Amino acid sequence: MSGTWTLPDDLTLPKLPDDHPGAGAPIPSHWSKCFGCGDDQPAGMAMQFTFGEGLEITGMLDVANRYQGGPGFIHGGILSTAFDEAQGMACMVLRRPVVTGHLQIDFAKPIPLGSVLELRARIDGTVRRKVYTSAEARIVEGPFADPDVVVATSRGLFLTVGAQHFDRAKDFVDGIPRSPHGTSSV
Ligand SMILES: CCCCCCCC(=O)SCCNC(=O)CCNC(=O)[C@H](O)C(C)(C)COP(=O)(O)OP(=O)(O)OC[C@H]1O[C@@H](n2cnc3c(N)ncnc32)[C@H](O)[C@@H]1OP(=O)(O)O
Repeated sequence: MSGTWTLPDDLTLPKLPDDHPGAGAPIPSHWSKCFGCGDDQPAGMAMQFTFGEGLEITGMLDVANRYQGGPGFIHGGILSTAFDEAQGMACMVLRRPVVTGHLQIDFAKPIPLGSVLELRARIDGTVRRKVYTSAEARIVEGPFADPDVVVATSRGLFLTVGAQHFDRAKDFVDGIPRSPHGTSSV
C-alpha cells in the first residue's frame, strides 16, 4: 500500500453503544434505495453487512458480470463504491449520519468476475466531526479465492453531518427514508 495517509495524533476511539447487537449480527441497509446496500434498488450492488469484533464490520459483494471494467475483471469504480459503502457502514455505530469527504484506494491484485469479495472495515478514530476509517478486501470465493491475500485496501475520511445535509435533496428522493436524514440508526 502507498504511504500517503497520515492519522492525526489526537484521534479518539468511539465507544460501542450499550445496545450494540454484537459480532455476527446483520446490519440493516441504511436506505433501501442506496446503490451499495439497498434492497429496493434493482440496479444496485445489494451488499450485505454484519457486525464484527469491536468497531469492525464485514461486507460481502458478489462480483457480477455487470461490474466489469477490463475484460474479465471488476471495474475499479465498483470496487471503490464497495469500500465507500463498507467504510460508511462502519460509521453507523456513531448513530449520526455521515458522508464521504475523502477516499483513497490501493488496487493490489486483479479481481475476476464471479468472485465473492469480503470487505472488512472499521473506524480508526474520530476528531471533532471527522471519522477516519480503513478497510481491506479479500476474495473468499471464486477462481482466485485466497482468504490470506489482501487484494485491495482503502482509507477514508467521513464527516458527520446534520439533517439539513439531506433536506436539501428531499424533493428528488424517490421514496420515504426511514429517518428524516435518510440514515437509519443501527
Ligand atoms: C451509513 C452510511 C453509508 C454511506 C456510504 C456512502 C457514502 C457516500 O458516498 S456520501 C456521498 C459522497 N459524499 C458527498 O456527497 C459529500 C460532499 N461534500 C460535502 O457535502 C462537504 O464537503 C462535507 C460535508 C464532506 C464537508 O463540508 P463541511 O461540513 O462544510 O465541513 P468543513 O467544515 O469544511 O470541514 C470539517 C473538517 O473536515 C475537514 N475536511 C472536510 N472535507 C475534507 C476532505 N475532502 N479532505 C480532508 N479533510 C476534509 C476540514 O478540513 C475540517 O477539518 P477540521 O475540523 O480539522 O478543521
